[in-house]
Amino acid sequence: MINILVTGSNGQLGNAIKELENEYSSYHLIFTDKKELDISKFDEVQEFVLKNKIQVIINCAAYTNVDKAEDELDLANEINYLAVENLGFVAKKNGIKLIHISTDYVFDGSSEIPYVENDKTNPKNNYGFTKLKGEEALIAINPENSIIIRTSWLYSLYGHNFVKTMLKLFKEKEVISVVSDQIGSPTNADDLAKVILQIIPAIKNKGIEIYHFANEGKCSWFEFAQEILKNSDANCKIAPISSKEFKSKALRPKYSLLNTEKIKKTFKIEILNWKESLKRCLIKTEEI
Ligand SMILES: NC(=O)C1=CN([C@@H]2O[C@H](COP(=O)(O)OP(=O)(O)OC[C@H]3O[C@@H](n4cnc5c(N)ncnc54)[C@H](OP(=O)(O)O)[C@@H]3O)[C@@H](O)[C@H]2O)C=CC1
Ligand SMILES: Cc1cn([C@H]2C[C@H](O)[C@@H](COP(=O)(O)OP(=O)(O)O[C@H]3O[C@@H](C)C(=O)[C@@H](O)[C@H]3O)O2)c(=O)[nH]c1=O
Repeated sequence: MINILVTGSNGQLGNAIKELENEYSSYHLIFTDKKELDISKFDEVQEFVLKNKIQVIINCAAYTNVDKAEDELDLANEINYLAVENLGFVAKKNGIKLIHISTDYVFDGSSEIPYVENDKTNPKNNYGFTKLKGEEALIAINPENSIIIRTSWLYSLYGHNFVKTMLKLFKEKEVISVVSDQIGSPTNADDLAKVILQIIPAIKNKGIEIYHFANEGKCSWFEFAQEILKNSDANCKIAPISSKEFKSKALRPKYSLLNTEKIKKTFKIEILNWKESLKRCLIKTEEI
């Protein structure tokens, strides 16, 4: 049995991992959210991992409200940076394999080709800035057998995400406007959860490594919204607009496609196209 701690488990990714629990009989998954284990409390995390003989930590805990982070930098920093640093120290001290999740928003979007892992980072908003600080802290601590997986545009049936927002707006409005000049790749949290659980035994590196994971293909948020609409029975109209026309607190990268070759080659995995994976998620909505 491998004892695996999943932090922030009431969020999208944590719930997607919960759904797969029964497929991994050799894993003893222990799910905690802030109430059970606040990752910003070093002593509590240290005590928890010793008591439960934790061998792997999957850190799904994060501050993910991109616009709010513009006004709540301290809080975002505490969760996305200082608490992640804590986890890094705990992992290093106890020889624990740490799997940490980061974001495409660490990039500024000025590239025209998919970002590789060692491309220059330059976040455009506080959320991306705090996530980058978390990455940098882990790289400095350098716990063995640990990885950072950057992903993008995560969605699921749980928590807050673009797919759920669109399905809600389709019901409430006749016309909605969605930005068409930001390009990326939507990622189904189920696919990321599957890959994380699948690769755990194969993670063997001297220090920490960064990997990119997103569903295959690319689109704008507008095209993403169109595809969600196509797979629903709503009649809403979607109008393309520019980022300048959409008023929001935080700036977002214009281009944040992630090159996923490294994770595919290292762990010999295949990744579904985003349209196919979106269909699978939306079919689940109908089953509920
Ligand atoms: N959502 C997205 O589009 C993307 C997400 N990511 C990254 O993927 C990871 C998973 O994201 P996602 O599942 O969407 O995140 P969610 O926001 O859905 O879930 C995060 C969870 O962490 C909990 N949490 C917050 N603070 C703490 C704390 N101090 N201790 C323990 N738990 C805490 C939250 O609780 P509460 O809600 O009560 O605060 C929430 O349940 C994150 O690292 C995120 O940055 C990367 C790219 C895209
Ligand atoms: C709701 C809405 C959003 N938009 C735009 C705003 C923004 O540019 C884009 C996406 O908006 P959202 O606020 O849903 O997504 P956002 O919070 O920016 O999503 C990000 O979350 C963090 C956690 C990540 O790590 C990123 O990878 C990314 O998924 O769509 C519209 O154009 N029309 C709309 O009606």
